[in-house]
Amino acid sequence: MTGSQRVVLLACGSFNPPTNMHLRMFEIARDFLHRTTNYHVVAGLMSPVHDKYGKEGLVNATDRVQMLRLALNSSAWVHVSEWETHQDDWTPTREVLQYHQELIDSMVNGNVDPTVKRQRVDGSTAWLTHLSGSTDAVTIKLLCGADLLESFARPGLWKDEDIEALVGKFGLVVITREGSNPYKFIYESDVLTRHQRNIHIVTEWITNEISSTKVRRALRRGDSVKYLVQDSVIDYIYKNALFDTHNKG
Ligand SMILES: Nc1ncnc2c1ncn2[C@@H]1O[C@H](COP(=O)(O)OP(=O)(O)OP(=O)(O)O)[C@@H](O)[C@H]1O
Ligand SMILES: NC(=O)c1ccc[n+]([C@@H]2O[C@H](COP(=O)(O)O)[C@@H](O)[C@H]2O)c1
Repeated sequence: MTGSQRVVLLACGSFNPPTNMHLRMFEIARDFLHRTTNYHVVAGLMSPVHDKYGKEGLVNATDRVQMLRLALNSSAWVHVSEWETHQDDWTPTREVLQYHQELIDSMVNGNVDPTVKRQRVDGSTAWLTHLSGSTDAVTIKLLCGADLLESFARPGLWKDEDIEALVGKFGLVVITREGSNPYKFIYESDVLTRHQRNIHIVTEWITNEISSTKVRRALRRGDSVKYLVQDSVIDYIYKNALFDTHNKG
């Protein structure tokens, strides 16, 4: 596409389990960016967090990756990136974006020599094929819900320099969420206001409060989660007795 800037959207999260809202975020973000900017979204990536993130009730990364793979069977353009889960420890989000940008730079943007190219490709980077067919540069942006943006204000959770890099160097695409006010949040932050041009707020008009927490709660109680989570993911959860479903189903 002439005159457009190619973009990959990357969402970080627990995906414990992946819900339909996690998948929908990509669809509404892409529609919004195509309608209001000259960005051309070429691929989406979901990067599940490392086991050592240690959030309560986090099932192991192998299961979370497997659930994401099943959930993403219905998407032609969003993929799982397992890189984060294969590291020795939890990786700050800025470094996750940095790694993927460098991978794209070496594979697509032609910035690195071919030996590095060969070493870095494996089966889990099949999403790079979406980036071929054009020499236009590709940049990564962080896709997140407004609660993640607002967590920037939680003391000790994010380094100032990481926030600066996320909004200054990469850019954010933020989906509104019930109970959040991203416009006000940006207004109250000097750094976010300075980089406001790089923060795209996508209003989810079809409001819903699907969250993994509520899905886990329903599963624990033996309540149905059909239509909140992909059927193949529900089957996987019951088959592997995840989220205390061992005596249900
Ligand atoms: N209903 C939603 N609306 C907008 N964004 C969402 C929604 N659910 C999840 N997200 C976003 O998806 C990303 C991954 O989030 P995460 O895996 O922590 O999901 P979650 O459902 O909020 O999880 P949990 O309930 O376990 O905290 C985050 O950026 C989060 O803001
Ligand atoms: N400092 C950081 O880079 C930082 C802090 C908190 C959460 N995160 C990321 O945000 C995502 C969502 O975390 P929560 O599920 O805790 O909301 C995870 O991928 C996590 O790695 C990053």
